[in-house]
Formats: sequence, structure tokens, C-alpha cells
Amino acid sequence: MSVYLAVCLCTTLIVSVYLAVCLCTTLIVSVYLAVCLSLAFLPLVLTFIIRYRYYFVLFYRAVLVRMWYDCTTGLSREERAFQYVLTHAIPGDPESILETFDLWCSKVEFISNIGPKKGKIMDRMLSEHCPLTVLELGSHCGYSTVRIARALPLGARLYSVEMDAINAAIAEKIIRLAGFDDDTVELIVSPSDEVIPRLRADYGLERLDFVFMDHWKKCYRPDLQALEGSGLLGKGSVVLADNVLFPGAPNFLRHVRKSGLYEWKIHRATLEYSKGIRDGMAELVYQGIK
Ligand SMILES: C[S@@+](CC[C@H](N)C(=O)[O-])C[C@H]1O[C@@H](n2cnc3c(N)ncnc32)[C@H](O)[C@@H]1O
Ligand SMILES: [Mg+2]
Repeated sequence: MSVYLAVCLCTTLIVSVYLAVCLCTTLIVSVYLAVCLSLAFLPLVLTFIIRYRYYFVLFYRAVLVRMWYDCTTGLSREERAFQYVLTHAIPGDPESILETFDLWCSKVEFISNIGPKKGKIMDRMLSEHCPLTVLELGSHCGYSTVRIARALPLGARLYSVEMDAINAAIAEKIIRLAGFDDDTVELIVSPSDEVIPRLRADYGLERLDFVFMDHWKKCYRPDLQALEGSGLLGKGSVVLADNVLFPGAPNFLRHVRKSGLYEWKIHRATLEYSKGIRDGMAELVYQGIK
């Protein structure tokens, strides 16, 4: 009986040792394979990180930092930007307000203002065309509104459309802080597709000399078509559309290309407050139906 028990015990021991050895071997082989695979993919992963580093930085600044400050301050990003501008810029000085915004957006948090680089291209176009009636679609915090308003000739009027009431309230404060009254800048709090058909009847407009599009990219094409249909674009009217390369507005560009209504070009630049993300603004000059 005891011999039988001893044999059983020995067999169990041998089987256990055998299983343990098998497990260890499997483990070692798995670790070895994992290391080999990681090493094989390392260049690919590194290339991916290096190639898209500016997008990661943008995600970090525009999403993660924003979420963190939203939680810790209890204020919206737009309200935080406004507080900064209010305490750092010179009231009544549009230049100082724009510079303060630029500082905040490049050093603290990301806001999708047109920014200084693309802003300078727009400044140049405004000084070339001297528009008297301007329409802006998408005011957000009022950065581009101030930028346009300060470049307008005497007697010109800017209609700025913003559908988000909270953003519009900030934009209104920024515009008035910069020193522009209601005669120069009128802020319209409504979605663009509701405003455009009412521009003639409710605002007495006959012609738009300059349109700046910087609202949601999916609205670019329908809004441009609505403007064409409204008869407010005349020969030589300029439409400037921001971010046509990033995030991009392919349907809008396709329409511009196919319609034959415009002479157009793209001003290549980088995304606002970012070094490595390519973007561009489309400049269209309306030629009318030929
Ligand atoms: C990129 S921000 C505008 C930035 C601003 N132009 C600047 O450079 O300072 C876009 C803004 O457009 C507004 N918006 C988006 N779609 C709109 C629409 N269909 N009508 C009016 N406003 C719109 C959003 O609420 C947001 O505030
Ligand atoms: Mg933009």
C-alpha cells in the first residue's frame, strides 16, 4: 500500500514539475515574442508620434487643458479668455486686444481665432478692397470681428453672425471693449442659414462687398449657395473662407471649382496658434453668371 502511495506521489510530483516547466517556457517565449514584436513596431510607432506630434499637441491644448480648466475654474473657456483680455489689454485699443488674445491662445489655451498669421493675410485683403458692407459668419469671442472692424474705412459696417448665445455675449463685450459701437459692428445672434435670407428685408442690405466665413465647415457650401441666391454678391465681391484645408471644407471647394462663378485661390498657411498643421484660406472673387 505504502509503495503504491509513494509511486502516486512521485508521479504527481513529476507531472507538476513538468507542467511548471511548460508554463515557464510558454511565459519566456511569450515575453520574448512581445519584446521582438515591440522592437519591430518601435520605428513605426516612433514615426507615427513624430509625424503627428502637432496634432497631439493640439489635442492636448484644445481638449485636455480645456477640460482641466473647465473643472478647476468653473468658467467656460471663452469666459476665461475674456477675463484675461479684460485684465491685460488696453480698453479702446483693438491692437492691444488682439495681441492679448494671441498671447493667451498661444501660451495658455487654444481658441480657434483666425490668429495673427492668417489674420495678416485678411488685413491685407481688407486694405486692398476697402469694403463698405461686410458679413462675418462665426464671431465666437469676437477676435476676427475686431480684426475686421479696425481695418474698415470710415462709414463701413460689419454684420457679424453668431448662433451660440454664450459666445455672442462674450463677442459683444470684446467688440465694445475694443471701442466699436453698434453703427460699426452689428452682432446678430442667430444661425447663418436663418440670417442670410433676411439680410435684404431685415437689415436693408443691397450688396455685400466682403464675406468672411469661419463658422462650422459643413455650413460653408450651403451658405455660399444661399448668398449666391440672395443676389447680395455683386461682381468683385470677395468671400474669404478660413480653415479650408484643416479641418477642411471639401464640398465647399468642389462647389467653388465647379460653379465657375469665382476667380479663386488658396492662401496657404498653418493652423492658428500651431506650427506644424497645414491650413489655408480660400479667397473667392465673385464674377457673376457669365
Ligand atoms: C471658429 S469659431 C469663429 C472664430 C472667429 N471667426 C475668429 O476668428 O475669432 C466658429 C464659431 O462659429 C459659430 N457657428 C458655427 N456655425 C454657425 C452657424 N451656422 N451660424 C452662426 N454661427 C455659427 C460657432 O458657434 C463658433 O462660435
Ligand atoms: Mg477659423
